[in-house]
Amino acid sequence: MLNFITNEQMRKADEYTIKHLPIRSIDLMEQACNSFVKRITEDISVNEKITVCCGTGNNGGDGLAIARLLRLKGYNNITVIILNIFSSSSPDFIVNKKRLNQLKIPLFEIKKANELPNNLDIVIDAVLGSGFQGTLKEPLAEIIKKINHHAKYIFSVDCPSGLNIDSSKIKKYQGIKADKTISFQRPKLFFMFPESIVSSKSHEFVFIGLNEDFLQSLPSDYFWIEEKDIVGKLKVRQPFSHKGIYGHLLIIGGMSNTMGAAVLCAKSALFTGVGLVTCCVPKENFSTLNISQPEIMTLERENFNEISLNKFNSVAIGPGLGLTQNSKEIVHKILKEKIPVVFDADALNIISEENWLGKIPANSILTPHLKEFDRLFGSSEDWFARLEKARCKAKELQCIIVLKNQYTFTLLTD
Ligand SMILES: NC(=O)C1=CN([C@@H]2O[C@H](COP(=O)(O)OP(=O)(O)OC[C@H]3O[C@@H](n4cnc5c(N)ncnc54)[C@H](OP(=O)(O)O)[C@@H]3O)[C@@H](O)[C@H]2O)[C@@H](O)CC1
Ligand SMILES: [K+]
Repeated sequence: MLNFITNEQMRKADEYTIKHLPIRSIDLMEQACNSFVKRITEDISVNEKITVCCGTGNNGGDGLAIARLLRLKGYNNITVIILNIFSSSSPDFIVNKKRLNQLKIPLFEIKKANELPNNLDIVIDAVLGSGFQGTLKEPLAEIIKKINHHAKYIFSVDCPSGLNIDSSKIKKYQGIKADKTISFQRPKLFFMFPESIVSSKSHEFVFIGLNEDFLQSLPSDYFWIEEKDIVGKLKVRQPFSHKGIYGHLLIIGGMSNTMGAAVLCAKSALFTGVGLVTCCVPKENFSTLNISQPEIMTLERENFNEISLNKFNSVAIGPGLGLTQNSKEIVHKILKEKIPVVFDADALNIISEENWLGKIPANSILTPHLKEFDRLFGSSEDWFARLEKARCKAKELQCIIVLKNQYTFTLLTD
């Protein structure tokens, strides 16, 4: 698990690594740029026309080093454009400018948008990185607008220029609209939110050699879960074992017109390792389950009151359940049992409609999508606010909240 960190924390990690590895700042920049170049050379061939647009801070220094490293790898069609509009240049930018001058790469310095060429193909955006603060003013706003207009594909270095990555309040975004952002050492939390799509269509991150022990010691409320974090937690089937020792799940869901939701839920449970799955559905839908997944056992929803929940290891309620009076009575009965349950879909909608949030037993799992979440907890100004709300509500209700989206947020109770 990697902790998401802020720009400020990243700066500390940068300082710590320089001091304790030890490594010179210019060498760390070189390492970062090598990682960036290694990644983008998988996507672009040596003949492509590449324009590297640079500011004069460290992000701009990265751009100059990237241009040089690409050139050394045989990329011959590179042009560097330096935006000569900032009040100062960082020391590492100055060093990299000298290093670049030793290679025969066309380099232009511009001050206005009309000096920018129109025929931009692939652009490497190294104008502004994590040091950007405030808002974009002229002539920078106009230059960036022109880059967005003329580029065929934009790779942003570390973050799209002009994006305040730690503040998702981008009502009128004016910065670079990247096709892909490759950030350093960590994914950026902001890219987990749908709002980020205006600034970057896709994102990746590369390791640049910052001290991981220090980084992981930095406080964070959110963590990026990787495949390797999950794999070890899955229960492996042991030789001579049988379905009876891998848990029995009861799913309450499905109606004639929404049986697919119950089927998909049951299939997912079996796929992820549950030994026995019983679905409680209207009797007329038994054959749907039997045909689509014969392992699934069935119980009649009409006889729900006679079912003893004790014989199941876990209970999930909601997929395709519907909002009928009968569905409401079943949700109410489940809530009264005071056992932790997985609440999904219509079970959540019923809980919102009936104002039963306070009745949810501790340690339950709530799995809302965006709209179900907002129905439960009210609307939010943006995704960052929604995520913070989810984090607080998980603590308050002592329930795990799984907020589903392109990236799913799992909020724990502590
Ligand atoms: N993480 C790491 O360990 C490593 C990080 N590295 C890299 O360093 C980057 C951070 O570099 P950084 O701190 O020099 O800042 P950076 O993004 O270049 O911006 C500074 C420039 O922004 C300008 N500027 C600011 N606000 C503005 C505004 N509103 N409107 C206009 N201009 C504005 C400001 O202008 P000035 O105020 O001087 O006029 C200055 O010129 C980081 O993103 C990554 O790429 C790697 O090199 C190595 C390892
Ligand atoms: K950038």
